[in-house]
Amino acid sequence: MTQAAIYPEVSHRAEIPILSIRNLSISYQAKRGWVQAVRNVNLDVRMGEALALIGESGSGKTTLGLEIVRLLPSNARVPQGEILYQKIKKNSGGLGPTVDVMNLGTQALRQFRWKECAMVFQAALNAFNPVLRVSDQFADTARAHGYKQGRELEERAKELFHLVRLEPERVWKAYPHELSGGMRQRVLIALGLLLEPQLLILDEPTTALDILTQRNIMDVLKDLRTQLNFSMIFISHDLSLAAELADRVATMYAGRVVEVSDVYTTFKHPHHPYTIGLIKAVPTLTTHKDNISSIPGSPPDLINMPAGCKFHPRCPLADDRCRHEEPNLEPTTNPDHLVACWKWKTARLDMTA
Ligand SMILES: Nc1ncnc2c1ncn2[C@@H]1O[C@H](COP(=O)(O)OP(=O)(O)OP(=O)(O)O)[C@@H](O)[C@H]1O
Repeated sequence: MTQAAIYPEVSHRAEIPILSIRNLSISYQAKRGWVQAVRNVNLDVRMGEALALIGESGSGKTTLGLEIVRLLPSNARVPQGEILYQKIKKNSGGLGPTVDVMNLGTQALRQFRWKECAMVFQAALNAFNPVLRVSDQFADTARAHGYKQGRELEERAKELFHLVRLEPERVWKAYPHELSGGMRQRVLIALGLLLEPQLLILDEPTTALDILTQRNIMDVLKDLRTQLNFSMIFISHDLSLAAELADRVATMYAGRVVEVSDVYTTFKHPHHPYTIGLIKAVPTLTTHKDNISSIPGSPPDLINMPAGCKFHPRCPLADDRCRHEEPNLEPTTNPDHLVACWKWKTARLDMTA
């Protein structure tokens, strides 16, 4: 069955979270101390939506994605949090049980990865074994998860190649080095979708690709979403790509989610000075160079963070309260627009004045 048929019994599915991250914190042990990569994150991914995670390098986006599929390196520690995943019955489309991904044992985790949730990383060449043909890589993944083999597998893979705009016959028999970077990235996206996951996490899927190839991948992703109807977490520091693909956007800064809203609000009416700064830093074909401004300073040292709001040393609106008390993520006048800033009511006005 294709994913277009998933969830038929669930009405208002757009409002049901498929993934609820609660109070999640993650640190890495480093020589100098503990790097607080993710701090007390609360975030939902709703059924069928594309959620973009944006923020500068080092803000914790990849770490969050890795923990969702429980692939953190061994020096990581997760002192607190829950990742609640809503299962959907693939045959009926009805709601199944909710599981905490953090409590899954080895066997259940193996079922969860790929079948429920798959992650596609950047640097597609490293993801392949150079001596295996694409067909063998698909067979390995299928075998490891008890998925169909032989002719059936080949048919499913070729169907996916067609969807990601690859020539099925050529790619099925190819070695990774015979494919361009953009083709390899599309093969990985197809592989990610092989076991019909409900949630696909894409970590900077177009980084390191030229602009035309990037365009191509974005078009493929948009097509796939309309055809297969899975949920997506799209990790990117490229705001224009996030704007194009996402239904909702979460801005991360120093390990925390500092703003979440629908994509229109994020780009037209952002309330966090950091989100505003990110947006003002994006050049467009029509912006005059005098209107582009970068955010002064750099992100904090995650081993030794400042007190209060972690953005305060770079924030033009910071006052004494910001320097001492860290704000929580709270609803604005729109309950779907959450911001962690003491100044959110005036931020937009002050920043654009
Ligand atoms: N294995 C690791 N050991 C120690 N520190 C790490 C490790 N992986 C990531 N970090 C640190 O954790 C913080 C968050 O990194 P992460 O890669 O999650 O951020 P990001 O927002 O995805 O950045 P990027 O866009 O550069 O990938 C950074 O300070 C990073 O240096």
